[in-house]
Amino acid sequence: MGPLAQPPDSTSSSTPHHDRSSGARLEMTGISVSFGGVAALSDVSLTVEPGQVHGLIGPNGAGKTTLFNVACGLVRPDTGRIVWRGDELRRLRPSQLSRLGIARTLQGVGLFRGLTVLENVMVGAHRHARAGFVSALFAIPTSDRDEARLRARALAALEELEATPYAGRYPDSLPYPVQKRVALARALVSDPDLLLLDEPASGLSEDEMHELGDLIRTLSGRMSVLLVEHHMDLVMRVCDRITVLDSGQQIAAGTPAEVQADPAVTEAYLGDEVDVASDAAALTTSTDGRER
Ligand SMILES: Nc1ncnc2c1ncn2[C@@H]1O[C@H](COP(=O)(O)OP(=O)(O)OP(=O)(O)O)[C@@H](O)[C@H]1O
Repeated sequence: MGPLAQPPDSTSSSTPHHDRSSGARLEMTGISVSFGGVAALSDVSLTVEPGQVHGLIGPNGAGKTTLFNVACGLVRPDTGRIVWRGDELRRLRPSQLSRLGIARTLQGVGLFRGLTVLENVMVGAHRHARAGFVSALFAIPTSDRDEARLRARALAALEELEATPYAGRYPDSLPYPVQKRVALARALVSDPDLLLLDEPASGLSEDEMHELGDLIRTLSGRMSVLLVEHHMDLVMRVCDRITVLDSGQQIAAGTPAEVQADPAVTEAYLGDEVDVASDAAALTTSTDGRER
């Protein structure tokens, strides 16, 4: 467990902290989304169970990002229910995520170019602080004590991601994999109960991907994770359960072994000629590479 595993300081919390024993379960049921009459998702359901890593896979255009964006509040579904910790979220908005105990990283790294690495991570901590730096950004009251706490949290997040040496640097001066680590630190600093990851392994080397897999497994000890990812080896290694989409429909769901054994999944990947031939190969060859 990393340095952020301690319970947050209640005196610095801007909202009541959720009781984790109640279960950080995200249920999305009967989700349909269409863009200009074209169905991106049709009646898709997915539940991320507390403390589990749930993978979301499928060929290009399957609807993964759309469903991820529904979970983030970036896309409002035409139909369906989203239930978080037993409460239905009728109008989920991205700005509510932090207060709900949900954090995300998007496909790009999305760091602020004009802020240092440390400042970027501090921005992610506003669920737990009223500090000066964040208050300047979000117009909330301030205190030096909170500022110090916020800085400490951000440094701990950077340490967990082994990015402390870059704290004073600006994002553009850093290699892409480091920027991705900083973006993940920014998501973790709010001490989320649910972490939404959209293609976190893109642009990473094999070694970096392996380390990311280890980190995701470690994180699942203290939060639920929804993982959208093209790298099949990583998905099969770290996920407890996987949902497979194709053309906006759910075609399979289950454990990695169940999904790999499902002919509909292989068929869906083989039908996609563009760049997932290797994914299809991984589906048929990599069956027991999971490490815990
Ligand atoms: N904003 C949008 N406007 C119109 N169509 C969209 C929009 N976003 C997605 N789509 C369409 O919805 C479908 C699902 O797209 P989505 O990006 O969710 O798939 P994906 O599984 O994430 O694909 P990829 O792996 O290529 O990123 C595709 O047909 C896509 O063209």
